[in-house]
Amino acid sequence: MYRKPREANANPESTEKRPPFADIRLGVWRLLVAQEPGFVIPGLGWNISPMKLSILRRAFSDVYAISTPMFLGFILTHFWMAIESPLSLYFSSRLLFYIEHRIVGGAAGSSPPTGLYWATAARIACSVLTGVADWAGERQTIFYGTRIRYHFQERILEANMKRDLPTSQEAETSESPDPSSVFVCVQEACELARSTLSLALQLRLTYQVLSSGAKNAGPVFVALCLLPVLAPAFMQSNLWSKSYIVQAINPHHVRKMALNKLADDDYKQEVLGGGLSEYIMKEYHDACKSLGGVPDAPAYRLYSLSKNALPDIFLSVCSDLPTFYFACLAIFRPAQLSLMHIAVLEQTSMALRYTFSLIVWMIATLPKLITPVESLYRVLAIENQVKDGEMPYPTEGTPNGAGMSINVRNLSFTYPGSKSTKDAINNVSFSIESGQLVVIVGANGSGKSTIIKLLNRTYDPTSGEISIDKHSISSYRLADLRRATANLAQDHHLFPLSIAENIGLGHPAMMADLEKVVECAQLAGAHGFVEKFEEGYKTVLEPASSASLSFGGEDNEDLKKELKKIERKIDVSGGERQRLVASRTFMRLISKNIKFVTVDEPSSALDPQGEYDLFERLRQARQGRTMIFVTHRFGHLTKYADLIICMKDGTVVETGTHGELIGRNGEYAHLYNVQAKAFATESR
Ligand SMILES: Nc1ncnc2c1ncn2[C@@H]1O[C@H](COP(=O)(O)OP(=O)(O)OP(=O)(O)O)[C@@H](O)[C@H]1O
Repeated sequence: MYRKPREANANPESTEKRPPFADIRLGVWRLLVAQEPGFVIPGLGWNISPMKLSILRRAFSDVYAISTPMFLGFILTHFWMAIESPLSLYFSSRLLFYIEHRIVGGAAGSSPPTGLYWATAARIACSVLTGVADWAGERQTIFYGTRIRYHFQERILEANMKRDLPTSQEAETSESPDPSSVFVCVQEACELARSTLSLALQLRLTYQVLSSGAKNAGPVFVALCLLPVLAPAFMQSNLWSKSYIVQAINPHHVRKMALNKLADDDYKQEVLGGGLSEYIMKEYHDACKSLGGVPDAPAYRLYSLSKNALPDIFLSVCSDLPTFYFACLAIFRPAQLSLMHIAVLEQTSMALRYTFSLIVWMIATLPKLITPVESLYRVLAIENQVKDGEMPYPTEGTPNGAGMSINVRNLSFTYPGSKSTKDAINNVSFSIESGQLVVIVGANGSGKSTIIKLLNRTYDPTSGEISIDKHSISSYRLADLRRATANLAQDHHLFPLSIAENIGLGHPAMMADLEKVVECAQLAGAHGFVEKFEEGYKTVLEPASSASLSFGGEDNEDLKKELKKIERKIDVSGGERQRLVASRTFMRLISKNIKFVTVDEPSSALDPQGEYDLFERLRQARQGRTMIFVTHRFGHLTKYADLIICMKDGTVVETGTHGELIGRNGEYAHLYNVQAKAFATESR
C-alpha cells in the first residue's frame, strides 16, 4: 500500500544530535533525505554555509584571473540584462502614456509631443542593446566557458598525473572532478545577482507606475504577483532541492526487478539452454501479485503527492489574483485606471512572476552547483602519501653504468584499506648487490609483487627500511629514482596513442628514432604483427572514443552503420599486447640512466618460446644493471641468478643460488621439483 511520507529518526540511539537524514517509506521505496547543515529557508531549499560562500569567492577570483577582460565583459553583459527588463518596462509605460494621451485626449490635429519620439527611440535602443547582449552572452558562454574549462582540465590532468598509487586509491580521489563546474557555478551566481537586481528594479518601477494611478495599487499588486510563486514552496513538499538516496526495499519489487533482468543478453545462454523461461515467468507473475498495487512511481512524485485537492485549488486561484484585483479596481474605482496601467499590469505580472520563480529556483540550485566546485578544489589540493625526498640520485661519485645496490631490513606492509588480518609481507630482509640478477619465487599471494612495488616506491612500507646505495629510499628525489628504474609489470596497459609512441614512450628522448623503435619491437617479438597493420607503427590500437550518435539518430540505420565504421578498433591478442608493452621496456633500457630493472610476470599470455625469448633478451640487456625477475616459470632463469629469494605467506623463507637452494631441499626445491615433474609428465 502507498504510505504517506513519514519521517523517522535514522539513528534512534542518538537523541541529542540531529540525525543526518530523514528515513521515509514511500510505495516500494525507502528514501534517505539529507538534513543539510547551514542556513535553510523553509520550503525554498536555500542552504548555504560560509564554507560554500568561500568556495564561490575562490571560483570568482580564479575565473577573473583566467581572463580579466573576458570577465569584465561577462559582468557587463549580465548587468545590462539585469536593467534591461525594468528599463524596457519603463520606456514602454512612457510610450503608452503618450499614446493614450494622444488618442484619448483627442489631439489628432496637433503635433505629437517630443516625449513620444524619445520614448520610442529609447525603447528601440533597449531592444537593439538586448540583441547585442544576447549575442555577446552566447559567445561568452561558449568561448569564455571553454577557456575556463581548458584551464581546469589541464590542472586536473596535472594533479592526476602527479598523484601516486596509494593516494589514487583513496575514495576521495576516485571522484572525477568536473572542469566545467567552476564556470557553471559562476554563471549561476551572476544570473542570481542579475535576476535579483532586475526583480528589485521591476518591483520599484511597478510600485511607482501603479501607485501614480490607483492609490496603494502598487504594493498590493506586487504582493499578489509574488504569492503564487512563494505559496507552493510552503504548501507542497518536493524533493527537487534536496539530496537523497532512493532504495527499492519492497522484496516483491526487488524480486520483480531481478527476474526482469534475466531477459538481458548476458543471461540468454543459461536461460534458453536451461529452459528457465517458464519458471521465470511464473515467479514474475507471483511477485507482481504479491506487490498488490503498491506504487512504484518515481519517489519524487510520491513525495509531492497531496492528501487532497485544496492546495492545488488554492494555487490555481492564486495565479489569477492580480487580474481579480484589477477587476475589483475597475468595478469600485474605475476613474483611477488607465490604458497604461492595464498594459503595465499585463507585462509586469508575467515578468515579476517569472523573475521571482527564477530566483527561487536559483537560490535552491546554487549550493548544489558549488558542491562539484568544492570537490574539484579538494581533489586539486590532495597531497601525495609517498613523500618526495631531496637527495639527487645517483649520488655524486656513483660509477657510470653501475646498478643499484639494495638493502631491505625488517620490511612489513599492509595494503591501505586491506580487509585481510595478515600483512602482505612481514618482516622481510635481504640484500642485493649492484648488478646482480635476482629471481623472486613463491606461490600465489606470497608477496612477490608487493616487494617489487615497495622497491619501486609505489607504496611506502608500514615498517622496516629500504636502502638504495646505502641511503634510505625515502631520502632520494622520487623523479630521479623513477628515471633510474625500468619496470615491466603484470598489469600492463597500452596507451590510446600510436604503436610507435607506445614503444617510444619507454625513452621519450629517442621517440622520433623509428629505427630504434623497430629494433625494440623486434627484441620483444612485436615487429612481425605490427608490420601487418595497414598503418604499421602509426596504428592506434585503443583510440579514445571520438564519435557519438545523437538521440534522434538512434533510428537511422545508415548513421548507425557509419558510427560502427568510425569506431572500428584494431584489436590484438593478449600475448601481442604483452609484446608491445615489453617493446616499451626494451626502449627504456636504451637509456643510460637505468640502474634497476624489475620484471614482474609480464608473460602470462606469451607462448613458451615467446616467454623464453623475452627473458633471455631482457637478461642480455642487463649490462651491469641490477635486475629482479618475478616469475612462476623460473626454471630457465634461476640457473643464471646471483640470488634467488623464495617467499611463502609474506615472508622470505630461503635465499641463495639455485645450487644452494636445491641442496637445502626446502621450499625452493619443492617448487622447482613440482615444475620439473609437470614438465616431465607433459613431455611423456
Ligand atoms: N591492492 C591490494 N590490496 C589489498 N591486498 C592486496 C593488494 N594486492 C595484493 N594484496 C594481497 O597481498 C598479498 C601479497 O600479494 P602479491 O600480489 O604481492 O602476491 P604475489 O606473490 O605477487 O602473488 P601472484 O603470484 O599471484 O602474483 C596477497 O595476500 C594479496 O591478496
